[in-house]
This record gives sequence, C-alpha cells and structure tokens, in this order.
Amino acid sequence: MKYIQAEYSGPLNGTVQIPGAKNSSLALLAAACLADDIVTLEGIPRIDDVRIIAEICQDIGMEMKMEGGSVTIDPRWIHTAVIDPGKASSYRASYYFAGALLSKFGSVTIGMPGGDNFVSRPIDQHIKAFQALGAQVQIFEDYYVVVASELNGAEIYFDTITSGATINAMLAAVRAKGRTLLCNAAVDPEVVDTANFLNRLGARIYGAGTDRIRIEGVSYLNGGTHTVIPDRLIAGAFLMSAGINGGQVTVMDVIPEHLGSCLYKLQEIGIHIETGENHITAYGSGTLRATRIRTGMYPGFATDLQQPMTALLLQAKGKSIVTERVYPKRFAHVPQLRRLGAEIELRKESAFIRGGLPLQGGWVHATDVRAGTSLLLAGLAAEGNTCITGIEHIERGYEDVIGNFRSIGAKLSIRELDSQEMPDMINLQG
Ligand SMILES: CC(=O)N[C@H]1[C@@H](OP(=O)(O)OP(=O)(O)OC[C@H]2O[C@@H](n3ccc(=O)[nH]c3=O)[C@H](O)[C@@H]2O)O[C@H](CO)[C@@H](O)[C@@H]1O
Ligand SMILES: C=C(OP(=O)(O)O)C(=O)O
Repeated sequence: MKYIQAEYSGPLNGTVQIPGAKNSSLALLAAACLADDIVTLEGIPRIDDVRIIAEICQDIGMEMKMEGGSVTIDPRWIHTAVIDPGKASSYRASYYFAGALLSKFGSVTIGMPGGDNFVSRPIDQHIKAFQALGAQVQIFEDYYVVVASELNGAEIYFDTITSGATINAMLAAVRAKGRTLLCNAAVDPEVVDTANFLNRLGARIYGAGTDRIRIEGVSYLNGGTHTVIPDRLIAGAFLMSAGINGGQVTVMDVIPEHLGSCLYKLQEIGIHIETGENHITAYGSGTLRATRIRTGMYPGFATDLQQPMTALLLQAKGKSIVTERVYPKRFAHVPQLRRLGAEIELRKESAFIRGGLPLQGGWVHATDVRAGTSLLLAGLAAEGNTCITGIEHIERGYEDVIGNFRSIGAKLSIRELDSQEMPDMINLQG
C-alpha cells in the first residue's frame, strides 16, 4: 500500500498552474452524452474519477479519447443506458449520467452515487426534478432506474440549494418538450460552466448563475468544443499553503472571482493577497490571526475548502471556530489532525480550534479528497514525518498533488508500506 510522507518544509514559494475543475469536468463529460455529434472538452484533469468515466463511456458505446488535457467524445453510438452499478458507485457525480441519459434515451439504470462519505448525501432533489419532468424513479438497494415515455418542461423548486441537482435538472430538461424553470437554483461556477457548454451545442438555457434558470427544450444538440473552468478548490488549497509556514504562492490560470469568499477569509487571518486577471498570489507572513468561518453554498465559503482551512487555522494563535453548514458531519479530518497534536473540539456542526500549538508528525488516514489536503498541509507544518494513507481518495481529485506541492518547496514523497512499519490500520481509519 502506498502512502504520502510529508516533512516540515519551511516557507513554500513558487507558482502552480491550476488544472481544470474536477466538479465541472464530471458534469461536462456526462453532458457530452446529450450531443448528436462529436464533442471536444479541453482542460479535463487526469484524475481517477475521470478514468472511471472513461470506462463507463466505453461500456455504453460512447467513444472517448484522451490526449493531453483534450478529451474527444463521440456520443453517436451509445447502445445502452444501463451503467454498471459498481462503476457508478465508485464516484459521486455518476448521477449526471442519470440526467443526461434520461434526457436523450428516456431511461437509465445506474448505481447509487459514491464519492466522499459525509454521513448523509441525499439525492432527493435530483429525483424530485426527474419526477417533475415526468419520469418514474424506482430505487433498489444499490441502483436506481429512471424511466420516462416523454419528458415535459416543468417548474421545479429546489427545497435546498444544491449544485448537483441544479446541474442534473438542467441535463434532464435540455431535450424535454417546452419550458422548464428551476427555482432556488445553485449559482456555482460549475452550474454556469455546464450551461455554457450545453448552450454552445445549441441548448437554450438562460439565467445560469442566478437562482432562476429557464430552459427551453430543444430536440437536437450539435457537437462542439469547450474548455472547462479552472479548479477553484485546488487553487484555494494552494493559496492556503502560503500561510502554513509563511511563503509566497501564486496560482496561475484561475478565475479570481470564483475564489471571492476564500480570498476574503485569507486576508482576514493575515495573508496578503494580490490578484491579477488570471492569477492570484498569497503572501504569508508567518503569523496568522484566528477567525470564525461558516461554510455555505456559492458564493459562500466552500465546504470543500473547510478542511484545508481547518489545518491552516491550527497555525493561527488563539481560538478559531469553523461551522459546517453544507455537510454538518464533514469533520472526518479532525480525529486525524488530533493525532498530530491538534487541539480541536467538535460540538454539533462546529469545530473549535485552539491554534498556535506545535504539531508532531505521525500516521494519519485521508478519508476523502479534501481531508487529504488538510492532512498534507498539517504535515508540512509538523515536526518529523507525517505519513498519510488513503491516497486513493486524494487521487480522485488531484492529478499530481505531490509534484505540484514539491514544485513550491514542499517535502513530500510517495512511499510503499512495508510490513514492519505498518500502522494499526483499523484504529487509524476509525
Ligand atoms: C461532484 C461534485 O460536484 N461534488 C460537489 C458537490 O457535491 P453534491 O452535488 O453532492 O452537493 P450539492 O451541491 O448537491 O449539496 C449541497 C447541499 O444540498 C444537500 N442536498 C443535495 C442534493 C439533494 O438531492 N438533496 C440535498 O439535501 C446536500 O446534503 C448538501 O447539504 O457540491 C458540494 C457542495 O458544494 C461539494 O462539496 C462537492 O465537492
Ligand atoms: C466532496 C467532494 O467530492 P465528491 O462530491 O466527488 O465526493 C470534493 O471534491 O471535495
């Protein structure tokens, strides 16, 4: 089994090119099913979730070729809308194939979504949207079936703001008859990116980026080319890394507006930020102030940045409070950080952090992709070696996390566990 070894690294300095966004890419790759001709997507990251999508595409007859960051997809020969449940369940956003294949073929059989486990990740709003458009949904133990003899536009009110269900409803409605209105829609950049892509193919989606999206159904979508937006979550984590031991980190090829709330909070804790048209530089002075963070849906502070931010706040003297409003149980990184000496108390949906204490390396386990980033950042600040297992979770979201962090001076390496140093894995993951 492989693990990452992190060592105290001192100030990080340098520039990182930010890849295309995982969460947008997963939506765009499924959305490509909807086209009636060849589609090219630029900037898709080479991550494990994308590799699973490539397998699903092959299984259903959708030809997908990856060359560098360019992915060419031919959706004209899809011969089945039945997706292997194991593959669908090995990442979260497989639910986008449900919306897209339903829209194009009127039926889909697919495994339950997997991905990071935050105790509760319902898909009731996805189902509500499919049903409103005229589909029947049957749920079985590890898969679900969605069928519609015809999809008709409808007015859909989301009971909670969800980026996944907003995108999925858009995918399902794009070829439905008539007009669909999505109310209380998510305004995330990934929603806008998916709408822009579909509109480029000839869809008629209006208002993406506001909480009211109107979709006029079309019966044909062309092929076309689209470039995925940069990954704001990876960019945010690298900017935070400048604060870990002081340092100066520039993220290139980003859309600074996508990082608004993150930049405000970094400045609040004492990290100086300079923003250009497509890059941001963070300057850490080595001294951070404690703060209070509440996560929220975009444009609020992203839940995906909560975990790396928790690690950063361990370096801020005093008491910080992090409240998780999107996934109240997204704190699996906390017991792991405690193994390194962090003093964090969990009460309901909040973490109370006593920052400014020294961290000591040790064995920790990454339970999900951003928990991995959190542990990695903490490991760079801890004395001695921090050994992080669960790399497979990190690789779901990062193309070359080690290479990127090393390029700015982080002392990281990938190692193979030998039986003598094997930690008690059961206790580690608990
Ligand atoms: C693959 C992908 O894009 N993953 C992202 C996506 O996840 P995901 O698509 O799962 O998250 P959503 O935006 O849908 O979830 C937002 C909130 O809505 C709730 N909800 C969601 C759907 C539903 O049917 N019912 C419901 O109650 C969720 O429990 C959560 O509290 O957005 C999250 C919130 O920004 C991010 O952390 C994930 O990285
Ligand atoms: C939660 C995440 O991923 P997923 O929704 O794919 O599990 C994430 O990217 O932080």
